[in-house]
Amino acid sequence: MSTAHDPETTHPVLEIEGLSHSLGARKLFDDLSLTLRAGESVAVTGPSGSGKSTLLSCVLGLVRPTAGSVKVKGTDVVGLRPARLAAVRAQAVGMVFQFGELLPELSPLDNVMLAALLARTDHREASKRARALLDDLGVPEAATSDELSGGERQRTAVARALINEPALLLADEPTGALDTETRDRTAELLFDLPRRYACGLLVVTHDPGIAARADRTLRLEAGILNPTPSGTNPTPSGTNPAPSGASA
Ligand SMILES: Nc1ncnc2c1ncn2[C@@H]1O[C@H](COP(=O)(O)OP(=O)(O)OP(=O)(O)O)[C@@H](O)[C@H]1O
Repeated sequence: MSTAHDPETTHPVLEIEGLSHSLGARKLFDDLSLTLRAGESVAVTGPSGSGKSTLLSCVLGLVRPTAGSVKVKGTDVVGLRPARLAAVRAQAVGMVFQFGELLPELSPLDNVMLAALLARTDHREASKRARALLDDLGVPEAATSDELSGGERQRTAVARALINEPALLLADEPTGALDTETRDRTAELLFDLPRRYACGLLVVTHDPGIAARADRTLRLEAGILNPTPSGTNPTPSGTNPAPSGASA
């Protein structure tokens, strides 16, 4: 039976091939590969400083790797000119950060609409989509996003990331600033998104409980991305030996 992320039936939204990156003499990435398909979620764990956030920056085209390609919906973002890169990001990528990173003086609706307006969606359509998403994700109306709880703010950030209907959703420690109960509710929402919105989800997290909710978990350590065996929660000190250049 085919599933939402059956390789036979879904297309890759992210293809990382032969990614290497050095910081001075230190090899941060050593020939990494990763494919993520629409409808699929992947969590990346790993020790502090192993390069998880830098990996997301490579996907966003903010860091240019030493070698390799990073295709977002088929377009290699490595070395793309700034205007084209901005267009690919606006059309194909949504991003959720640890602290939501909303504009506190704007309402949740305006925060979400803004992302659509920046992607040149007309005002009426942006407003309609923002209201529908905020409704769908259970965010109450508020005059400013400052008035929202931590979980509501993070759900607003998720709505903002989804408003341009991205093929690829990136999340960097999306639950790191939340209390346990809100963390669990946010994680539930997050890992349901690939199915609900047919996007691929790549989550960077230190939290084994969050990572375990993903379809696949990978561990980035010493420049190498290793699969975490299914059914095993990643542990902060766990090791999964694999050859350099392992594909994930
Ligand atoms: N702009 C930069 N210039 C030089 N080195 C950097 C820069 N940004 C990050 N680094 C270094 O790159 C390495 C990887 O950093 P990164 O933030 O990607 O790790 P991480 O795995 O996300 O860490 P954490 O889990 O602590 O957030 C670190 O050693 C960091 O000091």
